[in-house]
Amino acid sequence: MKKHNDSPSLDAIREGAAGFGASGRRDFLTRLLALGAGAGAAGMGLLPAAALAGERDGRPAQRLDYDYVIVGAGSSGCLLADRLSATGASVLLIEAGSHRIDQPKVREVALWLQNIGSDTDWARQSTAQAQLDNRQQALAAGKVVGGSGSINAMIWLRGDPRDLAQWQRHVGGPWTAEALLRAYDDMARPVGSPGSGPSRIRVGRYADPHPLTAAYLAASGDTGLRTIELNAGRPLNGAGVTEVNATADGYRVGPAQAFLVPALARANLSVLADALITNLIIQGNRCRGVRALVDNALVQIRANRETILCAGTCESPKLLMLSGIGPLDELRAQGIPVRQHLPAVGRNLQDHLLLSLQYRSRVFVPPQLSNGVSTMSYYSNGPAHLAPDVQVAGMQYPFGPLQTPAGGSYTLIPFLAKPRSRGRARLAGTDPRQSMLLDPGYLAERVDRDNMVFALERGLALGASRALASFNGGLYPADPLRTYAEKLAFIARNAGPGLHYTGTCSAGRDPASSVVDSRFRVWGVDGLRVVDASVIPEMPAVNIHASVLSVAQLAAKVLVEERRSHHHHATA
Ligand SMILES: Cc1cc2nc3c(=O)[nH]c(=O)nc-3n(C[C@H](O)[C@H](O)[C@H](O)COP(=O)(O)OP(=O)(O)OC[C@H]3O[C@@H](n4cnc5c(N)ncnc54)[C@H](O)[C@@H]3O)c2cc1C
Repeated sequence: MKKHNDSPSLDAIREGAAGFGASGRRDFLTRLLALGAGAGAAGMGLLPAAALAGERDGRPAQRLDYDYVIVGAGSSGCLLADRLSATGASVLLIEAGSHRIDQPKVREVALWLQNIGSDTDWARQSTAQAQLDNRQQALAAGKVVGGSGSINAMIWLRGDPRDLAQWQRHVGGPWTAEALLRAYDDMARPVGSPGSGPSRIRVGRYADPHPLTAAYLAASGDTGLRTIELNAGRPLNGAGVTEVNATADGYRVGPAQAFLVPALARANLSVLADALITNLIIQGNRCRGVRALVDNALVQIRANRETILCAGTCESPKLLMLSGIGPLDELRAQGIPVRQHLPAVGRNLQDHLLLSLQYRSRVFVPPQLSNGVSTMSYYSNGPAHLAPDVQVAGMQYPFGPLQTPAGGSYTLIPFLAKPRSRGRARLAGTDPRQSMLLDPGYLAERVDRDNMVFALERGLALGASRALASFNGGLYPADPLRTYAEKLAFIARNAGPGLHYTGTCSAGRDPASSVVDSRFRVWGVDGLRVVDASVIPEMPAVNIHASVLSVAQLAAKVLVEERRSHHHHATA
């Protein structure tokens, strides 16, 4: 049996029992200063110097205990940091990646792909996928302030209300479809609509003038779909023009820009970047805070009220397990003392799966507008009370494994919208710097293979439709795609990850099948919540960012209400 924390280099790390030593504290402050150093156009990717006002005025130095400690400054963490600091509570937001959201590949919509495999990507790998020719998949995720919301493609889709009804069934409590629809409105707003109230993500629609947009919509009509408004909060029975969380002149409006930057004006919010959380401090059945690696020193940071894990689907279950919260047998096998047996930690891992159909164009394709995504078309292969099984994106540029000429090619992306297969995230060891063994179980279920073939067929039908005839110069790869077996083989060789991991700390109704309850509390551990994509119990039928943020907004509402009633009782 292995010993807990058996990594030699980690053993060498000094643990400052009383918090930071003198030099550690200085480094901490340096980091907080660095975060505010990029003064300038707030909201456009630069962090304001106002965040540092407290330091410059000679007000008290940063504390080492906070009301709320948030682990991970990603999509969910940025939203919660804003909503919780607005109550006056002291909040520390901790991020393993850097604070550099002012760099071009993060700021500029057209450059988002440059993040993949770069310093802003955790660049994890899946296990070999049996149904994908045993290919490992590159599971990108953001490692920078703003998290995956700082490196994503900015496709903004509200989702299908039939998925919300499914979540309500799985989780109950405050997870009603109505509350989730309201949470969306509290978190996002269309460009040009009034801007009062809490900070919200601005969402715009820029694809209309591109000639492929009208062609894709007409092609969808050729395949039997009607044209719909994608973000109206209604069932996705049709095809529509995509929207983007970005400005009209091409800059990202992600969670860092929309939620965190404005909130930094509050003296009660601090951000610590370049700090890896290694595990939680658990005393009895209560979480008291976190341990973090800061410049090779292990430091402790206390949370007086709550610790909130927002580290994402591939990391939050790891931090629970490294802290003794997870499946008993798996913890024992790693020599980790068991604090709370929770068998669902790491289970229920899901992801979308996609294919690129790359076409030669007979005519010149003008440069992409915004993120280059024109339309989404939805097709159902199952019962009408469920959200669509398939989404096909109409793209304005070559996207996929083949190097095809810009201006001379375009792409359709069929996508398995409702995967039924469930995979698992397992500990690979006890070194907190090591990725988990991530098995999304792509296409493990027969129904998913059938639906992926159906997605490919819908994509091919769109591509071959009359409305696209003036563009269609033929599909690039020459593979025969006639029989089911040929289509499945093409999928096995070419499909890639959706990058929409969910489910490893699923919310639910009992500790046997879920990790958090409907109020995001980890079963059996006080003072500890998980709020990120990992709590989503069932994959929504669309790209998930808006869904993740709606769930985080719901969590913020729960936490803020609890804080208010606590205050009320304390002062009554
Ligand atoms: C390349 C890419 C493109 C995508 N494109 C789209 C799209 O176009 N549309 C869409 O709807 N969705 C898209 N998504 C998905 C969407 O962006 C994510 O699902 C969403 O941002 C996840 O939010 P989260 O809060 O769960 O986690 P994240 O935003 O990933 O945040 C987790 C944060 O925690 C930090 N962290 C992790 N571990 C630790 C630790 N131990 N210590 C300290 N910090 C830690 C991470 O660095 C990260 O900042 C895309 C995702 C990727 C990766």
